[in-house]
Amino acid sequence: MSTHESALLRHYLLNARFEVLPLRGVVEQASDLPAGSTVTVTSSPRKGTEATLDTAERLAGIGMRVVPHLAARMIEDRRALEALLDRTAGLGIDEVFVVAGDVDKPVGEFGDSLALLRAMTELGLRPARVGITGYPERHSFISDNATIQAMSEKAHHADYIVSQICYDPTTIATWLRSVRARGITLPVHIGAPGVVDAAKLLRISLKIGLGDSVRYLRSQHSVLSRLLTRYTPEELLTQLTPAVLDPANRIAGWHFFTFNEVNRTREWSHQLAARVQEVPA
Ligand SMILES: NC(=O)C1=CN([C@@H]2O[C@H](COP(=O)(O)OP(=O)(O)OC[C@H]3O[C@@H](n4cnc5c(N)ncnc54)[C@H](O)[C@@H]3O)[C@@H](O)[C@H]2O)C=CC1
Ligand SMILES: Nc1nc(=O)c2c([nH]1)NC[C@@H]1CN(c3ccc(C(=O)N[C@@H](CCC(=O)O)C(=O)O)cc3)CN21
Repeated sequence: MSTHESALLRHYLLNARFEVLPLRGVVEQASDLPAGSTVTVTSSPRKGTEATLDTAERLAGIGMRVVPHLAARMIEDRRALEALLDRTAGLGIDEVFVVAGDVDKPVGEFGDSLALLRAMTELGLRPARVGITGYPERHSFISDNATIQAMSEKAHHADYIVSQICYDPTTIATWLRSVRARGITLPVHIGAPGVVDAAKLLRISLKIGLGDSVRYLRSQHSVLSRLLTRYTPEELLTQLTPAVLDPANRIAGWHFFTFNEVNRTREWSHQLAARVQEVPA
């Protein structure tokens, strides 16, 4: 590995995005992150968009660069969207991540991410930076055709992609190549779980309908599963190194789904960065 490559890997580890849920204790968890770290806040179908923005406000208050998730299907109409974007801008937040939203039926006029993206632009309230989803594996109930079609339409309105959790590095690397082959040039933040309680991660993975790679995770850890209490993404990251370093893939960095285990994830990623430094060129 060249000096430049190891410097890039360290940069990605030290500048990763940390995704959190709008739950109690999250601000304390995030308080040890370096000032200016990017923290993204999910949209909870149970708590609503206001909970996301309340958490975003508190995280901005401790110096984080905050990215709220806006879930299209949970937002009633343009007026509600306008109010949300006004509040975001008022907090000094200039970036949002747009998702469809895990609700069976849209509450109002926005059925998917594309509809919300278009409305933001039409209202003249589009934040400076906007992120969208990407699916290395098939979504549990949305077809590959639909997510691929959606990506090419949404790409015109977006600045970057964050990939959904996938435990198989080969699947992620293949997906990156196919995204580029389709002519999509947006930078990709590769989504990976943080250092998270393994049982919790498995439960969540099944709940959000992840694909075949969950089996990969299970088989890989089957022997050790009774001993292991924490998942760490180290093996996944290591195996992804060639794909991450391939300029054709236009990787922007890591996005860690922390499920609010921010401290452990930060400690681990900073330690890993220090170890990358030790590898001679
Ligand atoms: N990949 C990720 O990191 C994240 C994924 N999600 C969830 O993934 C799902 C898809 O979100 P996006 O990728 O933003 O999709 P999208 O809004 O870009 O839609 C992709 C395609 O799926 C259809 N679709 C969207 N939601 C649907 C639903 N609930 N039922 C049936 N068809 C639906 C759309 O009409 C479109 O054809 C949502 O449930 C979203 O909340 C949420 C947060 C993060
Ligand atoms: N379909 C989907 N929806 C998402 O919200 C989502 C993804 N995929 N993939 C990437 C991450 C993972 N996210 C998740 C996953 C699970 C919970 C969850 O289980 N939430 C619980 C509360 C958690 C708790 O109490 O600890 C809930 O009931 O809402 C939340 C966000 C957000 N993102």
